[in-house]
Amino acid sequence: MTSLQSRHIDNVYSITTGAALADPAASLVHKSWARCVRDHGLDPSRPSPARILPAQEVRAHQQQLEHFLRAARSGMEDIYRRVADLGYMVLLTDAEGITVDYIGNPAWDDQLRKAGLYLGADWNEAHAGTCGVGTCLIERQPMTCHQTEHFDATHIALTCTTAPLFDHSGKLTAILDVSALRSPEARESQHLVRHLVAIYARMIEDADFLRSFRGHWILRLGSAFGLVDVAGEVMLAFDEGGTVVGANGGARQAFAGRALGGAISEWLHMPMDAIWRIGNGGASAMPFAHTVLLPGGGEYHASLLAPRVRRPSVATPAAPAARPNDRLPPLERIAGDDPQMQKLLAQARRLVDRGIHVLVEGETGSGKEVLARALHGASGRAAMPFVAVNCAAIPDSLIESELFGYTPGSFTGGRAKGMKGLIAQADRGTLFLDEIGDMPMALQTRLLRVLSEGEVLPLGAESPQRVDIAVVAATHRHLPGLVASGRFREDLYYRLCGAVLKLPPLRERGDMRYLIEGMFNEEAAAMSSPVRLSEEAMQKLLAHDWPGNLRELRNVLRLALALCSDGRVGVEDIQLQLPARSGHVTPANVARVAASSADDPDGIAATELVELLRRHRWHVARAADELGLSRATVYRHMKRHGIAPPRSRPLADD
Ligand SMILES: Nc1ncnc2c1ncn2[C@@H]1O[C@H](COP(=O)(O)OP(=O)(O)OP(=O)(O)O)[C@@H](O)[C@H]1O
Repeated sequence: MTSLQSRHIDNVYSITTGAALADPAASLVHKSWARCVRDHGLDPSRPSPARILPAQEVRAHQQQLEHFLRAARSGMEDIYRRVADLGYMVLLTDAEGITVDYIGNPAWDDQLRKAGLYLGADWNEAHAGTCGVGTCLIERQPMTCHQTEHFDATHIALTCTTAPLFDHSGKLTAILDVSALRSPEARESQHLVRHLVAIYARMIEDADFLRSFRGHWILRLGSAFGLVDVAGEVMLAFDEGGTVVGANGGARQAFAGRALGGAISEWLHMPMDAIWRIGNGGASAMPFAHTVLLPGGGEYHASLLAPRVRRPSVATPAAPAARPNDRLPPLERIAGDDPQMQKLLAQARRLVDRGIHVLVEGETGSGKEVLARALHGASGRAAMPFVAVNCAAIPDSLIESELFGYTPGSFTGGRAKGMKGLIAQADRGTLFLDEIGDMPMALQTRLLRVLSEGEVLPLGAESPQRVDIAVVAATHRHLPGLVASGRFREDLYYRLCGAVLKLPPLRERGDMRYLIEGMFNEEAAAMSSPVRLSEEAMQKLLAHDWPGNLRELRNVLRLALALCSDGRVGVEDIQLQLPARSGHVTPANVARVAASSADDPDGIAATELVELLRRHRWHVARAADELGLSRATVYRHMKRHGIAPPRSRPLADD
């Protein structure tokens, strides 16, 4: 034993037997010395060597922390790179004080092992006495145990700086330790290491938090604007319904005493709509746009991280963009803070994945298909097909084969190989039956069978095929009226309307600014033009007395983008009162039709319509968009003129 060690033992004796320990203001170290003698029965005169667990036991401890270890390892490697040259090594223990990972200079392996700065070393205070790890486990705060602050004389050459690591539920999970075999005598020499350890401890916790909630939305709040995306100190994870499911250490501190589970809007005293808007570009994209005041005081910059576990993309082609912000969840993105829409969306969220068929009602162009796609996108079926069928579109003679498909040779004029019907194509996904009121009676009976039995029988087939579909039907007609007049089967009506979602017309919506901003951004992005909508133009759009149709709004914005110059849409570019449509539309004459709300098919000649449809490769919705008409109107017009697509190019409804 060295003379230094003997002096240390005397000192520990004098402190642990003296009155100093009764002092409530005794230092962490002296309190720990007292625990070592009183509670752990350790004797300072009998130093005990480092205890290293056998590999098998270490493995068992590591397994308990498997996911956490991965995040911690990156942090440990990074911190080691910074301190290795100064003679430090890095160690991680679990909540029992067992070393489950370590990085040190291999050249000092023997010495490190002897000192216990090694994999498997037990640093619990009950065994090792006062030390960085063991005492930190009890005190649950960052600390340095420098040289003779250690209880056991074996360790008095070491300096150990530690910080506790808590998992996302606030449970103490591990201790991060940066230690050195030798160091300057002055305790202040560890000041910088202490800062580093605290910073890395937080980074590891945050990495674990982000990993644990990678399937959720995460709101990050930070005091440093510009760093909030990467280093926001307060993080709240929440689900698509806005319920808080996780809070990191910073958030647990900022919202002390608040239990998980409430609505994030209540946590922040902010409407949900405003929280979703934070996703609209993040703090770095919108300087000073998003600041949040926390209940306990303090103004924070905010950014919103979208879930990183993404579902595979939908198998069908995307709808004409209808997403004000594609970082938002599918249902949230379709409306701003309009009370009617928020109520509808709350209802819609409850319907998702419940096996309930949904009927969407709403005027032409009120966004029925957009809502149907959002229901699909928010569901567990999102990775499977969304098949849209416009029942008014398909000639009566074709609708049966289109919907149910047919076997080879069963259908005169059919394809030699037969055809998979649209219902079968929607298997495991969503079938959107638009204009359901126009479905012929005979087919209503067959559809009813599909819905009640979950089977589809293609034309000419002998045995039915099982299908698992969610059905969203839509209509702008009054179905109960059709039922009353005998034109729609009552049983099918009840089967389809497991729930009814009624979309308000545009004129009743209170979230016009949100819709305009969203649509404008989509249209500008589609033109790849970095154009800005001036506030005067916005005011003109807001003041306009819109009828029921979102399609008209889109056309006005599209026209404004075509007309504007200097990267700015001004008030003069907003053309609201325009002559009635005639003929097809080109960018040059789009003004003539942009704001037409007269869904009157009589103005289009058959040849013009065919030309327009060809130009759009038989995408009826796109042709309808260009004309500023509803798809139903275009379909009816096609029917009236007997226009059908070439067989090689089936009708596309999106
Ligand atoms: N929430 C929304 N945000 C942005 N654009 C929207 C929204 N809802 C609808 N739109 C746009 O409005 C237009 C009409 O939408 P959609 O086709 O869903 O309406 P619809 O009610 O199904 O129409 P129709 O009655 O003609 O079948 C489309 O251009 C769509 O992109």
